[in-house]
Amino acid sequence: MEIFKYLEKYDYEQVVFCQDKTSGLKAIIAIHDTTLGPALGGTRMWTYESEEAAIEDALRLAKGMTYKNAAAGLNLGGGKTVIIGDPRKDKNEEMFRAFGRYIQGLNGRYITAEDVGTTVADMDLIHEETDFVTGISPAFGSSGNPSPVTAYGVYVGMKAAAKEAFGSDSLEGKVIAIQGVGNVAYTLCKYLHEEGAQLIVTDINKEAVARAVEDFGAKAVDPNDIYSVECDIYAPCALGATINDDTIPQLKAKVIAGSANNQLKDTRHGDIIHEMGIVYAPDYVINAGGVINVADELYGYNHERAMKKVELIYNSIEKIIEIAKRDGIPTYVAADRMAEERIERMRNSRSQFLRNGHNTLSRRK
Ligand SMILES: NC(=O)C1=CN([C@@H]2O[C@H](COP(=O)(O)OP(=O)(O)OC[C@H]3O[C@@H](n4cnc5c(N)ncnc54)[C@H](O)[C@@H]3O)[C@@H](O)[C@H]2O)C=CC1
Ligand SMILES: CC(C)CC(=O)C(=O)O
Repeated sequence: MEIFKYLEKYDYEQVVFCQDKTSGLKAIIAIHDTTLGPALGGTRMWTYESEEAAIEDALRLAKGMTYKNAAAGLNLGGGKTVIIGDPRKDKNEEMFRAFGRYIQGLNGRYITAEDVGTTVADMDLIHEETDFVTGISPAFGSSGNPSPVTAYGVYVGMKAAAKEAFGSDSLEGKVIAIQGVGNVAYTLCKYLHEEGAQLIVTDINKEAVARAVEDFGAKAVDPNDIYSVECDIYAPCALGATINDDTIPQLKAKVIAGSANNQLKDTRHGDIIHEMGIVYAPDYVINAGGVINVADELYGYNHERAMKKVELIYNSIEKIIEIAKRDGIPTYVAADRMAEERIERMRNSRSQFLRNGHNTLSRRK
């Protein structure tokens, strides 16, 4: 990858490589755009095939956060971190504290939270070194684990998409194929099961599958079979790029609605599913519940207030589907336009000089 060419093409602001030999920390903090405010996005810990794959993931995820935060109406920009390593084997206290010091060094340009492979306990370690971290233990007045709230947002967003595809937002009796039953999808399964949906699940982690089968009567399938199962809704809740040339021809679902980030391998895959008449709930709109929840900490966390905002994901999905139908465009394009227009409006409205947050004349003493 020619990194500066890539940064220029998608207008990234900053990429920070963090290395700490003692703890084994190898992290990439990508800050995409801070027009709306400090970049907020989680930290993912994953075993990447190559350093290039890790950089690419950090960059793609950071850009996704710019769009997610803008579309959710948050005054936050987009950033994300990936830590290279196996979250089951390679974590240690020093690693997250070293990482916390790197975040502190950015002086508030980047605020972190959980993502795949990281936990509230990891965030608490980061918090030993910096205040620029959310999703820490509720004992600190924080919002805790964002995953259950993300799940609630996905649930309401899925209902809005189902209304378009099936004429009703009830999920009772609907067959829903869920890929990855980790932190978010476990709670999502709970909501869906309570509403009377039939669940088909898969995961590379056998224990996660067993739990969903036991707790929700889900049917389990092999990871490669999840795309082709007979179902009404496909919910990608593992990693990204699962909507691609190989999987699209296998899909039977009329709706795609799940928590995974960057579900479309490429934008053209969004065009293909649109032409097939599949209702696609854009990933960064439907999965914004977690970031809406942690962002509420910046105002002094209030769970009820956060949940009310998350509930509005239903309306956002409805609105995006309406715009897409009105303008004859795929839903991912409608969502991108909504996010880009807000960033542009705010960029233009900030043309006035402003010092220390107060629009007053300052005089030298
Ligand atoms: N946790 C949160 O609040 C948010 C999460 N997301 C996204 O939602 C997705 C899930 O997040 P979490 O539940 O937090 O992560 P998680 O790590 O708890 O769950 C992901 C699950 O997917 C499984 N998995 C990985 N590759 C798989 C494959 N090829 N086939 C089947 N299963 C596979 C893993 O074994 C794991 O159980 C991720 O893409 C994440 O970025 C997005 C917004 C917020
Ligand atoms: C997990 C969230 C709190 C933030 C994030 O990184 C995301 O929404 O993907």
